[in-house]
Amino acid sequence: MAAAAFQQAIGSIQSYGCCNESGSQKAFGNFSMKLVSNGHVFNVGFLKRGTCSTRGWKLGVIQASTSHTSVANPVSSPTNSNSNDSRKKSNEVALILIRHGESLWNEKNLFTGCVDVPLTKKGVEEALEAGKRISNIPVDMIYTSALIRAQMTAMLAMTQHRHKKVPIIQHNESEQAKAWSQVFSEETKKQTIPVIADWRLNERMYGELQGLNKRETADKYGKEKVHEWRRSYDIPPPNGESLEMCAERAVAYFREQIEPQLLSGKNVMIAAHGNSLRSIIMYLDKLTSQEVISLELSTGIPMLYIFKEGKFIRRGSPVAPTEAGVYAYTKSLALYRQKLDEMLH
Ligand SMILES: O=C(O)[C@@H](CO)OP(=O)(O)O
Repeated sequence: MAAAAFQQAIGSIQSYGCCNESGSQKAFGNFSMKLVSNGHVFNVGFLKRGTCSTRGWKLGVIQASTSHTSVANPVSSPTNSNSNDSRKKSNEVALILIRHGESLWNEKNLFTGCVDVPLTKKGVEEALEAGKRISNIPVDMIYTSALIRAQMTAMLAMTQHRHKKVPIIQHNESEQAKAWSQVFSEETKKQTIPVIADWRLNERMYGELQGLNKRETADKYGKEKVHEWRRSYDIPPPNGESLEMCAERAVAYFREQIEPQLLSGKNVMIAAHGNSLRSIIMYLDKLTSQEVISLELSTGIPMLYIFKEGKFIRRGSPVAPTEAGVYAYTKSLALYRQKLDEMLH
């Protein structure tokens, strides 16, 4: 593909993020991403000013039928009576995916899996930075895993959102928990964002590797064996989940619980984990089990998809609010941002 056409096609997209602790993806400047073209996966690097190198590109799409509400009206959430009007104006919704910020065990280079470890100070900063990047993107519903590092990331990111709605964790684990966490003002409810935490978005269960040091494990069992445990599609680590097993529950959850929300017009953010998100991206971008092997996600980098006319269109990682970026791509997002400006000034 000619450089100019490529630039035009991708503009400011910066995804799937930069090099993470595995070191298996090369980072160029601030961002790098994997692109898939004709069954091939390419590393694409982005220097700070957007210079790039690549050989091919494909937007990920899936088939579905849909009706949507607008991303353009910042005061119109799907719970708001204006949602039918806005549905007429625009039929796109936003889907944001964020891998949690750095955890204390990412920092120590330990296999973490389903062990519930909080963020480091750097992880907190990454979550706040992610929040700045998505501060002009509408969010009506938030899904997180059951693990604190994903929940901290979602909550910290939302402190930066310009709409200033309050994210509230839904406690549906028992009738009593549900009753005791009710909100009795419709007006207040409109200013909240439901947060649904579910174990099916958890990191893949790493079995007997949980708590072990990644480098020491590679020294003991050999680099190749450990790479196979970490990145093969269908080979599980001892007594743990393979990516395929993780995908079975994470993608099923996405399809059963999250897709219907997108179809009904809600803008959704998902804060989850390296492997649960890799499996969801595999589904959204229709990656093969071979292609997903080399997909790496960085901590704290948000990725934006637009769901429009039954298709998921990957837009990349939104840039900071002061810079030109993803807004150039969709009129509805630009309009949403403009309305936020008007509302807040
Ligand atoms: O330890 C883990 O739980 C995961 C993510 O940090 O590691 P990996 O990179 O091997 O998937």
